[in-house]
Amino acid sequence: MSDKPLLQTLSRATITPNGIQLSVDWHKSSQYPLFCCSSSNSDRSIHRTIPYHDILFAEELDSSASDGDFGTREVELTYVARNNKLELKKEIVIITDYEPNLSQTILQKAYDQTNRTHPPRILVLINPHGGKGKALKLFEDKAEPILKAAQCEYEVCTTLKHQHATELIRTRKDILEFDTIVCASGDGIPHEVINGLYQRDDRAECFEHLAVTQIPCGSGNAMSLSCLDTNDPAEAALSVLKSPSVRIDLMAITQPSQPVRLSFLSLTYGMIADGDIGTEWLRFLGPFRFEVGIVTKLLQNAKYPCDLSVDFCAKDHQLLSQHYSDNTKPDYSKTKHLPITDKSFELKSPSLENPPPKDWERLDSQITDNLSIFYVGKMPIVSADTNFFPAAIPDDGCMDLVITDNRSSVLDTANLLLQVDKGTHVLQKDVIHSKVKAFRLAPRIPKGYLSVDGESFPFETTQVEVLPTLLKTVMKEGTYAETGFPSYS
Ligand SMILES: Nc1ncnc2c1ncn2[C@@H]1O[C@H](COP(=O)(O)OP(=O)(O)OP(=O)(O)O)[C@@H](O)[C@H]1O
Repeated sequence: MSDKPLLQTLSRATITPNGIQLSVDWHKSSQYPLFCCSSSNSDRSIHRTIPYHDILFAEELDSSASDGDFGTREVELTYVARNNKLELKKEIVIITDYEPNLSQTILQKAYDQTNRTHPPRILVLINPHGGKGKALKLFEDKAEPILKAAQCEYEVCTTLKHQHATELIRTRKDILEFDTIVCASGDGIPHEVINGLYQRDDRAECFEHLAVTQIPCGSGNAMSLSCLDTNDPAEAALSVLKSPSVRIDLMAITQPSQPVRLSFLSLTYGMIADGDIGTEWLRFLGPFRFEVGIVTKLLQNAKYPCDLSVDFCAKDHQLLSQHYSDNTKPDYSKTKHLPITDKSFELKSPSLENPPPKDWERLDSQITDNLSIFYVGKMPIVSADTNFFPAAIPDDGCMDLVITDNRSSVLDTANLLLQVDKGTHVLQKDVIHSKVKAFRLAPRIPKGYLSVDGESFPFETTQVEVLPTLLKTVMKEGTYAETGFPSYS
């Protein structure tokens, strides 16, 4: 995308509730076939509307009357147009209006969903290694022109090594000068950013004020797919500027050898972790690596014994359906939450030296001796075309848990995995699909993989609980991407 928007013809315009309506002399306009939004109501002019959602910037050029009318002003509009892909456009329009601060009024309407009158001040972290080395180019070509066109204040930092994003965010003194941290990366960088914020002395203030979001430039872009409903960096950049912020739950992970770490997406043990982290050596296969890993484990009928204690919130399919309908909302940005304080970080579960609480349920050994998939998540879409947690809710204080064991036939498990794009795998009768508040997982095999937000974690006893509404992020339309949770009827 060029960051020099195309300048359009001078048109007369009016402010309407939905956008700026332009009247264009049709015989002078070469744009007619492309832009006509409403039919002509005169012989000479046609109307089209630039929706406020597409306007990035508005600036008054000349407040003196351009054609002798009192209150007639020239305003330069910068906006995006959709023509297969997003394109930047600039247009000078003549507006007759008595509003004293016309461009400010237009900008207010353009950003009204965000509760700001200006684009956010952004810190961009780019992982040049992400997305097989394409992240920097994707950001510069597709996302940055949109930030520039919106006259957005932003600063770009590049990560130089694993964990660098955590270090940058933990040590940055002026972090509260920004409104939003944008990760131009896969899911690894938001994971590191959230943990960098968590390690700060002023973490309560940081989590209260700063939003963390993603422009999808990696191989796994779950945050953008789930929250911004796109895998396209240009669309995501537009959404980052235009969408409301929403508070979401995080997961706190306790392990014997580690300080507590936070996760925004998922934790997996068993076949999926093996297929992901356990196939790093197959990177040369590109995106097929994961499928090859899973099919191999499936054919081996692999099992991953463990001990598992769970604090269930809605255990069976019926209770889960009820929980889902009681807790889903059309727009989570409207929900009022308590402010984040030091208490928001307090863990409720016992330390690992103590046994799990008596009211947690120890899962039947028939399941845990034969476990094949153990996957918990907080966002619905874990990678492109994988709607693994179709019932995920941003702020229900629960994780979604999916468990299968290898007593199901290979065909049944294969059939289940073939349904993850639609999210109907959770309807299978052999699948445990529950809402849980906390759990403790102790692998009973000496070696294996534990994956958190796609990153490898130490293979040891792991206890997880939800920290409600800790993270501010950005969500298109204030909700997760439409995943269409298939209800259990
Ligand atoms: N400059 C760098 N060189 C190497 N690794 C880096 C660099 N910067 C960040 N990383 C690491 O790259 C890993 C993957 O990052 P990210 O999730 O953004 O990309 P991805 O392409 O989706 O991931 P993956 O490589 O797992 O497919 C993270 O663990 C991160 O710490």
